[in-house]
Amino acid sequence: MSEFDSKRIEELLTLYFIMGSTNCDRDPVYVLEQAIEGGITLFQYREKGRGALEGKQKVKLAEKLQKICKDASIPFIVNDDVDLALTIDADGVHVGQEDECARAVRERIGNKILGISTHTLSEAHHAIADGADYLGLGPIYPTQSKEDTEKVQGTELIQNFRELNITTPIVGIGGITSSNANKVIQAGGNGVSVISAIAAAENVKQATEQLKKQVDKNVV
Ligand SMILES: Cc1ncsc1CCOP(=O)(O)O
Ligand SMILES: C=C1C=NC(C)=NC1=N
Ligand SMILES: [Mg+2]
Repeated sequence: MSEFDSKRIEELLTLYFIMGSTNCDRDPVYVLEQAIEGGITLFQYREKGRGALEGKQKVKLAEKLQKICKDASIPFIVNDDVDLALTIDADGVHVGQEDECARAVRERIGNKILGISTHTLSEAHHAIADGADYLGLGPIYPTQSKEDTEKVQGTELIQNFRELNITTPIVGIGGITSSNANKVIQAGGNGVSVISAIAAAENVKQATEQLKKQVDKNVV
């Protein structure tokens, strides 16, 4: 488990912003600063897809974004790239089913935060056994931000997990906006993670504030 207890992880998942250089047509530094002002509670650097940065450029941007998060006391999570997370001493990693095996990742990262994407009950049980601090469930709604998504699942899977007494912190992801965010919380999610609803917003700070309002009003 991580240095954070599950109560704290639940709080951190409230409004979980995910971004890489390919997700915004503006300077990612500016977008992250505005998102933090708007009230995000957790950040994930996800450098993926066509045109994604690699090597030194990827490390440089990661360190820039990490510093902004550090100055704002927002934990900094790295997607997929465990080596990068360890190199820059990130606060945690998020891995999917096709990434490095979660049990091995937990070994490597010690008590950093470990998030795992899961799509079925058996994946969830394995993730929990492997030491996941939270589960990423999705895509909840249709999304353009990830090519190879699994089937769109709605909020049913979150509901099912809760009905089966899975108490691990859960964050929903995929096509989430301020108009559907509260359904994710009502279904039993501890928070929502978003890319385009924030990164592609006209007014990043305002969009973030609106999302936060939708999530906070339902936190039970
Ligand atoms: C990374 C990821 N995993 C499932 S959907 C998705 C993309 C979410 O992006 P958006 O919030 O723009 O739909
Ligand atoms: C695929 C993902 C699912 N969930 C989260 C929180 N992050 C991801 N990168
Ligand atoms: Mg992955």
